[in-house]
Amino acid sequence: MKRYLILEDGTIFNGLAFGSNREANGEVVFTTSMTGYQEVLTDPSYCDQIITFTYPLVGNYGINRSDYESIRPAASGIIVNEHAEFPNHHEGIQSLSSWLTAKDIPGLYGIDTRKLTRKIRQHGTLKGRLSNTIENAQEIIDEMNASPLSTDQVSKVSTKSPYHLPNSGNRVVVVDFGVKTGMLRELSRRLCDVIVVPYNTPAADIIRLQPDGVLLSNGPGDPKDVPAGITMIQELLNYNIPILGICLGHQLLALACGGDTEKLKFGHRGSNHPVRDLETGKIALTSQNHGYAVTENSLMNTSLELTHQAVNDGTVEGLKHKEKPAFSIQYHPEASPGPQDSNPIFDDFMNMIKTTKKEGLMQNA
Ligand SMILES: NC(=O)CC[C@H](N)C(=O)O
Repeated sequence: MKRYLILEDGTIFNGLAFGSNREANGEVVFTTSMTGYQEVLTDPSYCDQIITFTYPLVGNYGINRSDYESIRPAASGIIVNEHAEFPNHHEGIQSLSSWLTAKDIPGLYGIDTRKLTRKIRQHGTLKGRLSNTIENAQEIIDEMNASPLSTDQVSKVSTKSPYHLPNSGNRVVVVDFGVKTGMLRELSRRLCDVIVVPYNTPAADIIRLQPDGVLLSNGPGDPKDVPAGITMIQELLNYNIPILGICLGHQLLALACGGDTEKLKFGHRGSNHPVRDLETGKIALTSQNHGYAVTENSLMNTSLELTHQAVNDGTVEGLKHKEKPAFSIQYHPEASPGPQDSNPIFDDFMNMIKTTKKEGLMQNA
């Protein structure tokens, strides 16, 4: 069956359909990750986005039981050059195509993904529609141009009620802005007693859980669409509770401290983004997925210090609070998918909790 990608600027890509027959709208983005398509597709941060894979063949090892980052994939659609209809891997339980059908996610294949990626790089990300017909293309284009990108994705992907992953170690409250399972796995591996709470939980309710630390998770959309998270963080900062912000959590920490964020032209999405640790000079290869970033100049009048920077374009990639036990990174230390170089960030968080506890810095709630 034929399928088309219609872009807001009037460009139409002709390809073929796989996965769901549904039509879908979304922000068309690209990832350069060569593997890890199951983790990418199930990462809630891709909510309302149509993901183009620049790697030419996707789906070789199928879909398995262990690579889920969330149960319900939030991505709008997927675009590949070629997908493997007959995958082969001992853990694989179905093909990418049959999984997409089951999850009701439409796919487009057989287009020149290099051409599409070049367009996104030149223009910036574009609104697009995966459509099964081009009969009404002009109508679709006009409609896309008239409507803004969707907002408020966090409320769609965040848990509706708190849940507990009991363990014997530090109690960490995870604020779920669209959390990837990988982060919960890394905390559990370090024996943390994890309580996951909805994105709009008031700070007082978090304090009542007596956390040793708070993790602000990744999540979709524009950080400025989550004012409830910003106020919550401002209140949490009064308590000297160790805070680690990751990706959206990092952007929200910056906003809470008076910094600003901006939309990047086409974002950073992939598994090989080099980041420099400004203290040690060391460079780590990191997994990334962000379309927004903290504006470096905006840090001047805040109590935040720049700690990490993207090697490719100088984007802010890490921050540290000058007075409070709080730090944050724009990239993904849990990887999934990607290199494990920055996994020790979770150990840094554990050490910050240990020091804060030892020095008795934490205020009683
Ligand atoms: N992975 C994330 O948390 C992404 C953060 C934010 N939605 C962005 O695109 O920049």
